[in-house]
Amino acid sequence: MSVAEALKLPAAVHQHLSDDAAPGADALADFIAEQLRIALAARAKASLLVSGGRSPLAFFASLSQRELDWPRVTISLADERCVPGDDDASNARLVREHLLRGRAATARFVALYVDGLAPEAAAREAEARLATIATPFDAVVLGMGDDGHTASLFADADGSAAGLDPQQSRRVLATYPRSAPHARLSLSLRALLDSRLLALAISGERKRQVIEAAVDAAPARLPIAALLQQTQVPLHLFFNA
Ligand SMILES: O=C1O[C@H](COP(=O)(O)O)[C@@H](O)[C@H](O)[C@H]1O
Repeated sequence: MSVAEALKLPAAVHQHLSDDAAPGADALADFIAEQLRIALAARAKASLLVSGGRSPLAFFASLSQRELDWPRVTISLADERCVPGDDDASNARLVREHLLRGRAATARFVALYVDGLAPEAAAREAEARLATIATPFDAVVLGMGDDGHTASLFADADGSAAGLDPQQSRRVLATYPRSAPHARLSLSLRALLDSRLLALAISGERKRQVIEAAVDAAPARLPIAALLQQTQVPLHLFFNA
């Protein structure tokens, strides 16, 4: 099998390349499972934050079958839509249906959004919920939209500038994208970087172009740039051509 060509990214970004979605998802699941095992060997508990969207589904399915001491693992979200937990757009629903099953069914899950709360109140509640998870988080797995957003930090969203501010003291903010549905809850950049490692899982030519363009772009224009340009946390890119 040929292997996808490396992306033009800073040398500090660890690239894991695949020509196919299935092996790419398994490679990411192998990697995250190993990080969680290392964390559990060192500490009583381990934590994993994940995102929504369509991209993580195969990864969730693969990770859910891994042998791990799942009751000692806490899973939460890097972002959420302000919708009821049974809504099709809910990231909590996505995680419950695709990750918290099989062997991973016994993991602890901390949802961010409480049904019925307005976004600002929901962000404060999510922050309190997140405070029940020790930091640094052991692993944070993010995606990226075609517009360069990550978590729910969108270039065109009110709330994103505050979320991208490296000095931001709030760990969860409400964001209001104009180009995508639903008010959102998003971890701030500073909260995302309060982690032992970041994994970014993307696929396809369009996303390759966007992430390469972000290398020297302003995060206000392409929020993913904030992850590429930071040097605080190891960043692992999982890319399927
Ligand atoms: O809206 C979102 O989309 C991105 C990417 O989604 P995908 O469907 O292209 O995989 C995701 O990373 C983000 O967390 C989510 O809120």
